[in-house]
Amino acid sequence: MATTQAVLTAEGLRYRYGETVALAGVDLRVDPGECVALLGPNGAGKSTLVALAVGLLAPQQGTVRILGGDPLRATTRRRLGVAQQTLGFPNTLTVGELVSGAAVRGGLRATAAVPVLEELGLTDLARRRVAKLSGGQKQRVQLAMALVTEPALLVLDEPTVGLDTQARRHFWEILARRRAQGTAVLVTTHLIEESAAVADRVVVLDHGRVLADGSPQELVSRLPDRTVTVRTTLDQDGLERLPGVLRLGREHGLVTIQTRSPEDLLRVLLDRDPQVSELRVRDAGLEEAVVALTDGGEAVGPSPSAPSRARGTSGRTHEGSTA
Ligand SMILES: Nc1ncnc2c1ncn2[C@@H]1O[C@H](COP(=O)(O)OP(=O)(O)OP(=O)(O)O)[C@@H](O)[C@H]1O
Repeated sequence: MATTQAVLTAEGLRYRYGETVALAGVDLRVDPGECVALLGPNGAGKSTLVALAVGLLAPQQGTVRILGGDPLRATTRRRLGVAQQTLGFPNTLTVGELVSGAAVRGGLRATAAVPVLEELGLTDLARRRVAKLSGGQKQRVQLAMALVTEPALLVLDEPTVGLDTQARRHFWEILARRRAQGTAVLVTTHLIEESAAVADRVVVLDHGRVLADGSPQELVSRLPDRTVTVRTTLDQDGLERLPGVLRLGREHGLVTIQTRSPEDLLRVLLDRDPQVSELRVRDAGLEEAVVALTDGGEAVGPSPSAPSRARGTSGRTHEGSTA
């Protein structure tokens, strides 16, 4: 039954391109109605994992299954809806032709396109050739093509890039409706905070390994870091000498400091720079948690195979409490 069976399972997936190891033993499970965000830096292995899941590549080791079926088989791929930026459109076709064509390829009538075009606000554009669409409109056509067959799993690659705020919100609303009906979603994105808002689970990949697999809240709460934002006259050297600095950054003319012990750091900072202003301390967000992980950080979440490495900046390890 689709309601009890995992929609996607990957076990011990390994893949290399010649000498380059893209996946070094990945396990993943996505259940019906779940939205899983696949995060990680460039070259982490996200696209390779997705290509294996949708049957564009064959595993060299390990298995991947969609509802128990092999994605290399066309019958299994019918259960998938895929929207990838790299998929091109035949520019001579109209929006309506593309979406109804996707319906027919999925074994449905062409008219199945009608409600999906309506849902995505594409009805008025149905007769327009794709070549004449904006980037955001093309994104919506991709999504319509992926949704029209009512797939068990939607695989979306950077789906909201190029969408304005309203279209973005609308997009997540549409997905929420589909998820409530049991559609699972696997989404790759670099928009970490956006994924924190919509995903049930976040899977962080780096160097072909799963470094973390858990809810956004879990990942953030296991990172005891705080972010101190401040305007200060201290130079880089002075900042680095503050106690408990894990990471330094700059945004909008302010300095951001990652630390596990903001009180200790602030005592010294206020002493060394009486002109400190615009001071703010906040919990780390998902973005910081992911950066900490993929920056040589520690394993977070229920991933037994995840390596536990010393965290640090510039190869330094840091003291600090393990709050
Ligand atoms: N066709 C290919 N030939 C050789 N190496 C490849 C090929 N495709 C990917 N790789 C390598 O495999 C590794 C994983 O790449 P992959 O595209 O899966 O990462 P990614 O997480 O999707 O990255 P990005 O965020 O940049 O899209 C990288 O080191 C990449 O250079």
